[in-house]
Amino acid sequence: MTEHHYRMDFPVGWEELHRNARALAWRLLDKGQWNGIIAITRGGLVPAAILAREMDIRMIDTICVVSYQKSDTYGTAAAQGDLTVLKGVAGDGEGMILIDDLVDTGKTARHVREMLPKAHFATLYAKPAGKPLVDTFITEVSQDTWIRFPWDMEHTFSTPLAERPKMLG
Ligand SMILES: O=P(O)(O)OC[C@H]1O[C@H](OP(=O)(O)OP(=O)(O)O)[C@H](O)[C@@H]1O
Ligand SMILES: O=c1[nH]c(=O)c2nc[nH]c2[nH]1
Ligand SMILES: [Mg+2]
Repeated sequence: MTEHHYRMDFPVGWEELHRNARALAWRLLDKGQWNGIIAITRGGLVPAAILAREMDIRMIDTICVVSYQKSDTYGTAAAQGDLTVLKGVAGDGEGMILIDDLVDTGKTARHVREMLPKAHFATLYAKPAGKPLVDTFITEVSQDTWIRFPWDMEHTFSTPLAERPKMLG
């Protein structure tokens, strides 16, 4: 188990996510022809759907993995367990876009890159530790930032910034 310490919150809304995913689609279209998309579950599924629509790709597969345990009250991962692959993909990934929502420590990226060494690994967000493992990403955030994706959030009371360090520990 690896312990993580996150000091900052980076909430991302649906519109911002959509804009970033479309920016990624532009970048990938510029890089050539693709045979399909492989989404890393679960975070890669939404970006995969947006890429597929923008890039006119119908061939979509998944690598199904379990890694983080979200164990504290605020949904921030306190620990990352061993990575378990529930379902892989045949082949070496040639001509395929391997997509995830973000790369953090790089543990997931390292694992899936070993499984599909020829795939083009793309994410919307990257933290410095994982950045070298990504072929194309859109936005970098600092290592001590926790990104909050729209599918993990709902409209609720917003705690003033000055009080948040107590919450994040
Ligand atoms: O670079 P790493 O430190 O490995 O972290 C990145 C991974 O963590 C998150 O997935 P998570 O395990 O939370 O599962 P989920 O996609 O099912 O929400 C994210 O979607 C990446 O897949
Ligand atoms: O929702 C998430 N936000 C993050 O910053 C992160 N890092 C690893 N796994 C993550 N999941
Ligand atoms: Mg994930």
